[in-house]
Formats: sequence, structure tokens, C-alpha cells
Amino acid sequence: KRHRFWETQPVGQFRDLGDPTVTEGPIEPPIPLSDVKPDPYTLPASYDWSTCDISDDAVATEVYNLLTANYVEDDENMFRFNYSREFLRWALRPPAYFTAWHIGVRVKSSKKLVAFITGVPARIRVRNDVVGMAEINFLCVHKKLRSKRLAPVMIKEVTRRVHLENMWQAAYTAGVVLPTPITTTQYWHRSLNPKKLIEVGFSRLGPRMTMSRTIKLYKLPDSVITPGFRKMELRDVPAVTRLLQGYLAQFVVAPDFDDADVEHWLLPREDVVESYVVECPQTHELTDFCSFYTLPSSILSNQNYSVLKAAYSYYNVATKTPLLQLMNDALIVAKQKEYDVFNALDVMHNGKFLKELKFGPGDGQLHYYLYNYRLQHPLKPSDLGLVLL
Ligand SMILES: COc1cccc(CC(=N)NC(=O)c2cccnc2OC2CCNCC2)c1
Repeated sequence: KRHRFWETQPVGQFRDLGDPTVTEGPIEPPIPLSDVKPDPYTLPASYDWSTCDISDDAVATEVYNLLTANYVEDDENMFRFNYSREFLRWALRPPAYFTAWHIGVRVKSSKKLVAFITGVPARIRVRNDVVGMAEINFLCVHKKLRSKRLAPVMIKEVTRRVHLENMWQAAYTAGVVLPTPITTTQYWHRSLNPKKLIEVGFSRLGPRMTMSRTIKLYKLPDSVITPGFRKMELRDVPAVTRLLQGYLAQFVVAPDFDDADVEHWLLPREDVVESYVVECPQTHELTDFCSFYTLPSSILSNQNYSVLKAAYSYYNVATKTPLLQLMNDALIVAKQKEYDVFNALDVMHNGKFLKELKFGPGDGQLHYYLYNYRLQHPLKPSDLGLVLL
């Protein structure tokens, strides 16, 4: 397939795969900051760049409205991600974030926001290399402006602004195959409210299954079963950081979280991110951790429902509690909080609990990419310890 834009970029090319002469690591070296293009790329006439300060309520609302109407839909165009404003504020303002990396495109005359792309800084370890990277996300072009080749110039502009901060690598995901995935993950869904999921067309009644049999199949206990299972609190940050660092060390690609990162990314925020610890009742040590983020989807055409409340598995560490039991407790709290479905990728050790906890495979894949960093060959999803929002 032709990738006119991506063939011009420092990304692993399909032709490199399996070539023993290609070394792992950065593809192009950094350049002197004085050599980075000092001014923005040229947009098509009648459009302007517009840095979006997501802290400003009016701007957050414009970004929310653009994504709500124009962001990613499932393959059958029945659902569209509906990130909340609070979620976007959380996702875009981690420690050391740059407002300049929250990039909008506006119509010169009307000032209407018609496209968006973002980066946030992250320290990502690749094998034994800790690399300062940009995590790129929320690339969105208004439906009416598609195939105007806006995306390539927006990707070049966010890359230029990342270079100005002396960062030369990036990480991103996509539902489409581009040159060249570092791994391809499969997504899985665990029904929590099967009646609604079938009603809105997210799931189908299994063969030889009745609705009441299906409801019974997915029934969960009313309360968690692990002693000491409780919400994470600020005082838990150092212990959770230690748990996560110990756990993520086994993966080829994973975030290098410090306390400030853990405080931002994993402290519970209502309707944004939920996280739980297991505190040993005897010793009071924290032995396990689980978390999921809240990403509803608009239901594009159903008489009775307009929103699908979905939880997405985030980071989970089981050192004493069996992972199966820990994740079953995560399902139980998600059901208590009236989520309709619990989603997970087959990354990290997730593959160990998906089938057992009655997840079903989704109908799509999520591909992970690194920019300006080559791996000798693609990873298994279980080698990946990075979850992007
Ligand atoms: C149910 O509503 C949907 C609305 C839009 C797209 C999809 C399918 C889809 N593309 N799902 C995922 O990409 C996905 C499935 C499981 C876990 N994480 C995921 O994506 C995350 C991570 C990447 N950025 C979007 C959210 C489903």
C-alpha cells in the first residue's frame, strides 16, 4: 500500500524487517536546535495554526466538541470515542507538559477549530535505553476536511515543536497499519451490562443463548473478594511507584514512571481514572495494584441509549494476589460504578486473564509505533508495557 508521507519519515520501513544489518535504536541523530525549522509549516490557504490552552474552559469545550463529532469511530461506524473535558485536561497536562504541543487548526475567517493533534512528554524505556519521547495522540481532522492532506502537515508541525524541546523520538498508536508497527495488539471486551451491549449492537447474543442465560453468564459478585482491596490514595504514591517500576522492568518497552508521574497518571480522578491497591491487613504493605481509565463512546444511532460507558484496563501489578482475582475485583468495582463494558489489550500479562474472566475478542487491532527509533523485529504484545490513552 502506498504510504506517500510515511515513506519520507524516519520510521522503520517494511523493507528493513528481518534485515540483520539494521541496528536497534534512533534512526536519525538529533540536530542542533538552531537547525530546527524556526517557523511553523505552511497550512493550506484560509487555515491558521492555533495553540490550544486546554486549561481555558472555552478552548477545552472547543476541543471536546471537535473530538465528539469527528474523532475515531469503530469499524462499523456505530460508536465514536467521547473523551470528556476533564479526561482531556488530565491526558494533556502531565508533569513537564508543553502547551505548545497542543496544536489546533482554525479557519482564518470564522476561527472555527477544525483539526487537532497533541504531544505530551514521557520517559519511555526501550530495552535498557530510557528515552525522552513525545506521546502523540488525539489527531483529529473535521469530517468535512478529510483527504485535504492536513494530517501530514500536522504531524510535521508537532514533530517540529517536539524537536524544539530537544526531543527526537515519539510513541503513538493507530487502528491502521502504517510503516511499521513495533507490535500489533488485539483488543478484548468483558461485558458488564450485556443487555445494553446487545441492545445497542456492541455485542450479539451468542448461538443457543437466551438473554437471561447471557445476563447470568456475566453476573459478578456485589463486592470485591480480596482482603485489603481499596482505592489508591496520595500516601500510596511511593509504594505504587516501587510496585510499578518493579513490574514494568520485565517489558521491552514501558514507561519509566517516577513518583510525580504516578501521582499524575494513577491517582484516582472521578470519571477519568480509577486505581486500587491491595494493602496487606497484617503488614500494611501494598502488594498489588490495578487501574482502569474512563472513556465513554457516543452511540451513533440507537433509540434508547446515547452513551456507552466503557472502562479501559490501564496498569495492573499482581505480586501476592493472583492476577485473575485482582482483575476480577476490578471488574466488580467497574460493574458497581455502572460501566457497561471493560476493555483490555492483550499487552503485558493481560493474556493470562482475558479468556478466564470471560473477555471476548474485539473485531479490531491496535498497532503501536515508535518514531525515529528502530527495533530489529516486531515485539509480541506481551513484551509491551505501555498503555496509551
Ligand atoms: C466502542 O466504541 C469505540 C469507539 C471507537 C473505536 C472503537 C474501536 C477501537 N478502535 N478501540 C480501540 O482502539 C481500543 C480498544 C481497547 C483498548 N484501547 C483501545 O484504544 C485506546 C488506546 C488508543 N487510543 C484510543 C483508546 C470502539
